[in-house]
Amino acid sequence: MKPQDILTEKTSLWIFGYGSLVWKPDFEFRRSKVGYIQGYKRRFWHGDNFHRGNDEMLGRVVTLVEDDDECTWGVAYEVTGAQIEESLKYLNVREAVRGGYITKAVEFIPRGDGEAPLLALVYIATADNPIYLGPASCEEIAAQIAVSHGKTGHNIEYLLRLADFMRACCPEVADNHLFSIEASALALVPYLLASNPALSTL
Ligand SMILES: N[C@@H](CCC(=O)N[C@@H](CS)C(=O)NCC(=O)O)C(=O)O
Repeated sequence: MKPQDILTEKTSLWIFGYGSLVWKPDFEFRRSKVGYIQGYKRRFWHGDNFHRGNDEMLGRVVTLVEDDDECTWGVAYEVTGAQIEESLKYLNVREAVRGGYITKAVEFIPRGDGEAPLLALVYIATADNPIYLGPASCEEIAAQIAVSHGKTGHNIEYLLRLADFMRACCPEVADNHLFSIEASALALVPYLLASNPALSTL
């Protein structure tokens, strides 16, 4: 018997997304829930030399940093049966091989009264990762995002889609780190367009 033979429709796995996975899971799932995990804060402290940057100009993408006083909102996706192997194979390439993320198990708390917490898999880039960038001011992070792009697109798209998700799906959450970076990056766009009109086609 192969491992995947035990994966019936009753077998289920939850995968928690808090960055590009909230707006672009790109794998099949049975259902999804908006909610949060406790003990972590989301920070644009991870480098990206593939999707939103390159080896000469690393992009900045999000990871999770342990902090007992914080929580991070996102989306948990339930995959069942054959979706489990398919999603993990896909995410291993997108997140681990190309993104430098490792996997951890966390407790996901769905939004909504009476919803039971769920054990979920999450992809985290830790400080020992070779392209981990660590802390910087929101202005510095915004400036790096404003000029970075990679094989999947411009880094500013990554930032704006995450901010749009939080406004649309978690309007009650004040993510100052995310929205300060967004405001700083948007303030730079006119200068970027003036110096490089081709950016207007983004
Ligand atoms: N692991 C986080 C972050 C995922 C993430 O943003 N990973 C990057 C890899 S560096 C990615 O998939 N980027 C795809 C894109 O930029 O469209 C999540 O759960 O959403």
